[in-house]
Amino acid sequence: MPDITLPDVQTQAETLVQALPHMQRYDQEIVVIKYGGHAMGDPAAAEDFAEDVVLLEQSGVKPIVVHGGGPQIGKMLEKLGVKSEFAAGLRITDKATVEIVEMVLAGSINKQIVGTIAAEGGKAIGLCGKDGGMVTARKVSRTVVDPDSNIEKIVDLGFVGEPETVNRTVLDAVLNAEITPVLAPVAIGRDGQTYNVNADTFAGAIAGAMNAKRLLLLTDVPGVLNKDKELIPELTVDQCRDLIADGTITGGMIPKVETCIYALERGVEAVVILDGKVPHAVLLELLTDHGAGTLIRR
Ligand SMILES: Nc1ncnc2c1ncn2[C@@H]1O[C@H](COP(=O)(O)OP(=O)(O)O)[C@@H](O)[C@H]1O
Ligand SMILES: CC(=O)N[C@@H](CCC(=O)OP(=O)(O)O)C(=O)O
Repeated sequence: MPDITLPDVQTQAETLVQALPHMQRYDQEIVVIKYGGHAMGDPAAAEDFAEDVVLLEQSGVKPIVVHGGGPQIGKMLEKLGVKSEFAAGLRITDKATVEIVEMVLAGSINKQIVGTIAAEGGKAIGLCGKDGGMVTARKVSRTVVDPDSNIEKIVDLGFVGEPETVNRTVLDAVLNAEITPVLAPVAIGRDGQTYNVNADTFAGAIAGAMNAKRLLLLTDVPGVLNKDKELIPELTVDQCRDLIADGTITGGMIPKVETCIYALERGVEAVVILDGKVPHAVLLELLTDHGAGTLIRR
């Protein structure tokens, strides 16, 4: 006899029933999940994430995974003795670096995620922005304030790009075949050059172009925190702008929140920034009443 008591079984049944309205809300809807390098953690966390993706697939939701891998790129660059610096949250990317970025993102991490989803019984396909002309990028530069002189200067970031065009053809075909796209944030420029794109920015462009119902940004903090380091459960776009202006939102959270604003302005209904280290963070957010993180709406 299995060691299950009746109350246990009833609790499980109630949990499943609670998920029903959420499943109906997201039925056949596209949800873009940005899986950040810091959120990837250990193999057990990766399995939890893959289980969530497979459960969404089975529930009729259409997930699109966009992954990062900043810490993993950093480790590989160090191993190979290539120095790396950031400006305005973006990695300054020279010729040698862009080759390593592509190898780590589109080669190693992308296929690992696809493999873990397959191991959990799901169907995923690993692609990057270059495949089927999905995402083209244009070169970006950033203005930063020099801490010594306090003077603004333009930094040439090398082969760092931002999405210029997103073509839905390949993604629509893959989703229609009930396969989950897993996307590495590498794209091609009109000049034929490979560009390194920040994974948050890439995910925002995909969510906007695909009219996603939700964009989830999984990171390593519970969400947007106030000055007392407490979680802010809900924000509007205007409130986000105020928090950037008054210095509450800084560092890597700035491109993240800017991505949220970009996606909302392109029709995404709501964006959530949440802690990807929490086991089954995606399922808890989408299919239970326990929404976690910071929900941002227009
Ligand atoms: N107001 C804020 N709320 C939460 N995190 C913030 C805030 N301001 C700055 N941060 C920083 O932003 C980081 C998340 O951005 P980042 O490190 O780029 O994440 P990821 O690697 O997941 O993309 C947090 O770990 C935190 O240090
Ligand atoms: C231009 C730029 O900075 N690209 C990022 C791409 C990976 C990324 O964004 O990964 P996370 O989401 O884990 O931070 C980088 O080279 O680290």
